[in-house]
Amino acid sequence: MLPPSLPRTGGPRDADVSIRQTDVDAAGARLSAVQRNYIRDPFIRFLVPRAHLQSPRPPLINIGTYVRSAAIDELVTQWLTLSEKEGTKCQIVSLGAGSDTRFWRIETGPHRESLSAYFELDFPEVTTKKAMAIRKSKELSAVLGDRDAVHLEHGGMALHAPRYHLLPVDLRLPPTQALAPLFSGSSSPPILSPTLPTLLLSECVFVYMSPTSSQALLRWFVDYFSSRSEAGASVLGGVVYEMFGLGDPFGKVMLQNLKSRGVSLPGADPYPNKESLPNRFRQYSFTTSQALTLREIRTAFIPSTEQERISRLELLDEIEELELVLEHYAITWGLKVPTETSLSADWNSWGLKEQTDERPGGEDGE
Ligand SMILES: C[S@@+](CC[C@H](N)C(=O)[O-])C[C@H]1O[C@@H](n2cnc3c(N)ncnc32)[C@H](O)[C@@H]1O
Repeated sequence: MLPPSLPRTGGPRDADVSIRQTDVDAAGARLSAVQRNYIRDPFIRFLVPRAHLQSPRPPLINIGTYVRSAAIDELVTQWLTLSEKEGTKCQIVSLGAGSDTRFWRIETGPHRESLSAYFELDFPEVTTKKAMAIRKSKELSAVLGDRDAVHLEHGGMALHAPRYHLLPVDLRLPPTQALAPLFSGSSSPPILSPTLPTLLLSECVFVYMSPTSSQALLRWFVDYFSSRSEAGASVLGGVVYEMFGLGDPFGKVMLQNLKSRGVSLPGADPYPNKESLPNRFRQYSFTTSQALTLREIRTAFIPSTEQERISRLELLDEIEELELVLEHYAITWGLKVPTETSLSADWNSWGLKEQTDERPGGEDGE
């Protein structure tokens, strides 16, 4: 039986097919960047049907995927490392996770022990498909741990493992109705601990929903953690990756192209320029909130050794076009440190740092 928070198919939400299809594009782009040696990800091929038949994407898309992955990997790795310094484990909640493989990369990487639990949320159609792919792949299943401890729920739409939870939900629904039962449900304690450092990831998701819906989501998470502060609520972080500044000619063409595919981007409206992006978190009194465009990240935040390696992978003629595209995508991060809490790690150091040395990095930071 469907939990009450899930939409029935056949209703008005069938217009969401195009939004769900964006996951196929995102996974295809990631696979392509792996095939062309931009990034390493041994797991993505198990989540893309007929992966061996997929053709690689153009260099411009591969470079964009690389820059975005390198930056978010870096933020996640720092989060895991800071939790270690704090002497605690942390949680990661990935909103609109689609076919993302980050959980598997963390679990097979050096910071595995820092992770208490990883949550992935998406439409039921997407989580069902992912749960089936996980069950079918011995490589993905092996990482989840003891097979007896892994179980499907809600007719195969949800999957639970000791440290991994795949949860079906329409994120536009009121969070008290949609999120509260997923995370707390009848289980005691709730599967989402209110007292561990928790990082929210939203990679190309909020942009597909109204600002009111994404604000309600963030507000719910802020309240979930701060209302328990006496019990030792901890640090809350957020990372949002998406398009912005779509009022210019480039943005108008992008909106028009997407419209022809049945996709609109209402979530971009409050963000006409880079300066407006940190408002995403500032409106909830996050201690820190910053944004960088992918263009800025590519030039100043990717180590030069990596920039050279990438430049040798494929011939790129359209450098101006690349820069135009990259300056319409940004990563925004925000940090909320509870007051009156003594912390041993320097959480305020969390963020992307300009590269002045030859530090290795860029690929799967986990
Ligand atoms: C562009 S894909 C990105 C997937 C993944 N975050 C990544 O970066 O590879 C957008 C994802 O957000 C999900 N999504 C968009 N709106 C949603 C909503 N209202 N509820 C649940 N999931 C949603 C889509 O189904 C899709 O999987």
